[in-house]
Amino acid sequence: MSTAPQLVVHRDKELMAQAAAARLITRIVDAQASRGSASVVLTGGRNGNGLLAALATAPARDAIDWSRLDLWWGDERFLPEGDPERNVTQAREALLDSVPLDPKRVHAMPASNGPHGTDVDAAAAAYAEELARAAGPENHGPVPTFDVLMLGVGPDTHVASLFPELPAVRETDRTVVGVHGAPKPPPTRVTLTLPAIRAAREVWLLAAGEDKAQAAAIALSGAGEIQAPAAGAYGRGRTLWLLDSAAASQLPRSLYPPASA
Ligand SMILES: O=C1O[C@H](COP(=O)(O)O)[C@@H](O)[C@H](O)[C@H]1O
Repeated sequence: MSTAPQLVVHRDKELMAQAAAARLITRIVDAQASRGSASVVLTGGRNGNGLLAALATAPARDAIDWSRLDLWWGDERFLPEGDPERNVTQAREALLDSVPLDPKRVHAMPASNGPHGTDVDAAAAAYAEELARAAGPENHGPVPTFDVLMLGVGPDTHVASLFPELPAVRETDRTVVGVHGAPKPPPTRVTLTLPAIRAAREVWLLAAGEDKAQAAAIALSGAGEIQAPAAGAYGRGRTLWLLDSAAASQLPRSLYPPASA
C-alpha cells in the first residue's frame, strides 16, 4: 500500500543537506536501539552526496554505532572499481572512508571489472541474491526491510536508475535489474526496482535546486510511475520528500504554499 508523501521544504540546499543528515542520524540511532542494527540504502547524485558530506561534519555523527550499520545502494553506474563516476566511489570520498564501518556490511553493487565482468544482468542478479540472503523471515520478501532508503530525484523524474519509460521501471518481479541505454551517462547501470524500493520502512526523496522543480511538481501531482518514476517510490511506513525552496518553487499551492512576501 502506498503512503502519501509528506513534504519538508528547507531554505536552501545546504540547510536541506544538514537537516537531512541530522534526521538520518536520529533514524539510525533509533533503529539500532530498537533492533540492534540499522540498514540504509544510499543514493548517488549531487543531493545524496551533499547529505553524506553534511553527515561527515555533523557533531552528532558519533552517536551512530557505525559497526552495526548495513549500507546498500539504490543504483550504480556500471563502471570499473574505483571509477570516480561510481556512486560508491563518491560515497566513500564524501563519508564512508572517514567512519569505522564494518566492511562486510558495506554492500556495494558490482563493478564492470568484477566477478561478472561486463555482464550487467549477471551483476544485477548477484546483487539480488545478496539482498535475498540478508532478508529474514520477518521481512516482506526477498529484500531486507531497510530502515531508510534515499533517492535523489533527477531533473527527468528518474530515481535510482529507473528512467521514464525504460523497461526497469516496469519491472514487477525482480528486485534488481541491469539497465541498458540510460539517457544519462553512463548508459549501463544496475538498479533496485520499484518493488524493492517499496520494501523500505521509510523512503526519502531528495530534491534541491531549480533544475529539480519541474520534476518534483510532476511527480507530486499525480503522474504515473512509468512516465515519472519518482511518483512510484514510496515506503511501507513513510514517504518523505526533502526539498529546498528552489525545488519546491513549481509545486501546486495545495501541496506547498510558499510564504507570502
Ligand atoms: O545518475 C544518478 O542520478 C540521480 C540524481 O542525481 P542528481 O545529481 O541529479 O541529484 C541519482 O539519484 C542516482 O543515484 C544516480 O545514479
